[in-house]
Amino acid sequence: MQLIKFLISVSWQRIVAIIAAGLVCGAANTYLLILIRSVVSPEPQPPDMLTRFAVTGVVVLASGVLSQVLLIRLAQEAIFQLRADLSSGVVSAPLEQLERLGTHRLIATLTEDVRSLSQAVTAIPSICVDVTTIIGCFVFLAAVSGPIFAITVAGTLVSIACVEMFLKRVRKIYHEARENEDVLLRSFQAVTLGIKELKLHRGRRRDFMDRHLLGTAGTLRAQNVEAGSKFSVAQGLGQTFQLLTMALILFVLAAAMHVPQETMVAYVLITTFLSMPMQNFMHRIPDLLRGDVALKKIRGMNLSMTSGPNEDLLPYTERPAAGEARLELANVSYSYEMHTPPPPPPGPGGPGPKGPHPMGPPPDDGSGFALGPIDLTFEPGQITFIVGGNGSGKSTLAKLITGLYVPRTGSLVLDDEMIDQSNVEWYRQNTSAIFTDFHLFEDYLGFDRTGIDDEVRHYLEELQIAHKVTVKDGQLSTIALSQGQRKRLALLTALLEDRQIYLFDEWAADQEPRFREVFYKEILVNLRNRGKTVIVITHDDRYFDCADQLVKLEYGQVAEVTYPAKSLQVA
Ligand SMILES: Nc1ncnc2c1ncn2[C@@H]1O[C@H](COP(=O)(O)OP(=O)(O)OP(=O)(O)O)[C@@H](O)[C@H]1O
Repeated sequence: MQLIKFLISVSWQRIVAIIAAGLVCGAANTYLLILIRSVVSPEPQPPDMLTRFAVTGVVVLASGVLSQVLLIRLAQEAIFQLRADLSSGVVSAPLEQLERLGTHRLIATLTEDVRSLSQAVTAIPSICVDVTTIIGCFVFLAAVSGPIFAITVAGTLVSIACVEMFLKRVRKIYHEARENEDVLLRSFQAVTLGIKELKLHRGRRRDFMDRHLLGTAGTLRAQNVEAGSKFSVAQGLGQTFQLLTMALILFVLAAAMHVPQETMVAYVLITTFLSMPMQNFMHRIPDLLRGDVALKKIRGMNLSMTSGPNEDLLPYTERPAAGEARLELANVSYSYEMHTPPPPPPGPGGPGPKGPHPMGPPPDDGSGFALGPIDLTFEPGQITFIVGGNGSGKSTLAKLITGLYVPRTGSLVLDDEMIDQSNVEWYRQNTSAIFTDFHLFEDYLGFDRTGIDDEVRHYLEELQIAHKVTVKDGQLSTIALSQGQRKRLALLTALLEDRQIYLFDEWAADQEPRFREVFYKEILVNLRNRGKTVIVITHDDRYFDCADQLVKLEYGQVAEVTYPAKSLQVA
């Protein structure tokens, strides 16, 4: 039912056309049955019997093909819209929401659910023709004999009730199986991303395979077998009731009511004619059930993605980028939301206010990591290093600085302009960032200026990677490179962007010492000389003196701000 509603929401006009074609097909099928019956009946046949048969046959074929073609178009349109909606949902959801959902769930929906749904939707055309034929046969049966019709309908209703009883359980199993598919996908992700770790440790590999991957796959197999078997039993039970109904009509009703031979012949003809669409319909039910489960999952995912602000709707006005970017963080704080924070312990006075943790790690009270409140200023033509221990909040701060996270309190101010929902999209266009989990696109998307290949070639030389990679029509020859080389390509993209604010999250960590020197002493200095606001997250204490400002984070708080370059000048 949900599936039909979904298709109607895509285009009700097409649904009307499809139903009309389906009805014509069903009616023509029924008329064909009437013709066949009169051929086998002893009564004289009309002279144009063959013509009627041929014309009806053509109508059955034409309307059947038309309704199928219309439905296939509609189904594909629906699937396209679904894919488009889901992808735009991903693009427009806030980063923190996507991080909470997890990539494995997103991928499961984008692939598995869309596949199940498309399978269900493509089954609908033949189901439509089957259902109209079934209805037509029943109408004909009613015309042939009232009592036989009544008993057949009663028998069919009992069969449907029986099948439905089983289907409730089957539906529940499909739901549970779908949840397991998320877990299985996470294991697939782990087996591909963690293949090196698994190959190097037999015990871990065996444990992972047995307990995680094969464990979940086994449960899924059991669930699908249980659902399939239950459905087969339901189908068998339905067929048994149909047979019992037939036996009742053939052996009891026919004799008791002295039903004429001709009526019985018509009855047998109709039941034989009915069996094909009935069987087709039954076989499609599991696809429909799985499609229904997938649709719910897709809607749930869409809802989770759209429950926050839609970043696609953020206002954006084309205006020049900031000239020289003075960026201020005023009282900025951020905290990760945990899924189910434990309730505060009951007691006198209740939970106290959460304070900062200047002296040590915060107590693990189950709530997420909290950063700030932070007050910092990043000047143009200045290099700021952000340093601190693992988990001190450097990358979280980077996402706040780049406008990817929205501060819980406080605000970002760029050149005296407060950044909020109305200008954050513009603000993001002022920042070039390379995060530790950066992604490299093979072609230079979004650069529509001419001569981009020459610019890329220039930077390939400058970043000492021209011997490995070439560029043609904005496309790189390869990105199958070492991590350090890939980072140089990411830096190349950042330099091409030529934005005002540059942020590098542990960029130099994978570079050889010689090129590390080039990065700190040449590339960063060059950016500073060009008036850029440069922010570098680093653990390289050898180069701390390259920083104009050095910010030290501890447990989400600014522990210290020093000015190494200035003190060097003074010395
Ligand atoms: N997506 C997330 N959801 C929930 N908590 C997170 C998330 N990302 C990070 N955290 C938490 O925030 C804290 C700070 O993480 P962050 O990545 O900012 O640290 P970092 O200083 O960059 O560490 P490192 O030097 O190891 O890269 C961590 O303790 C981590 O548990």
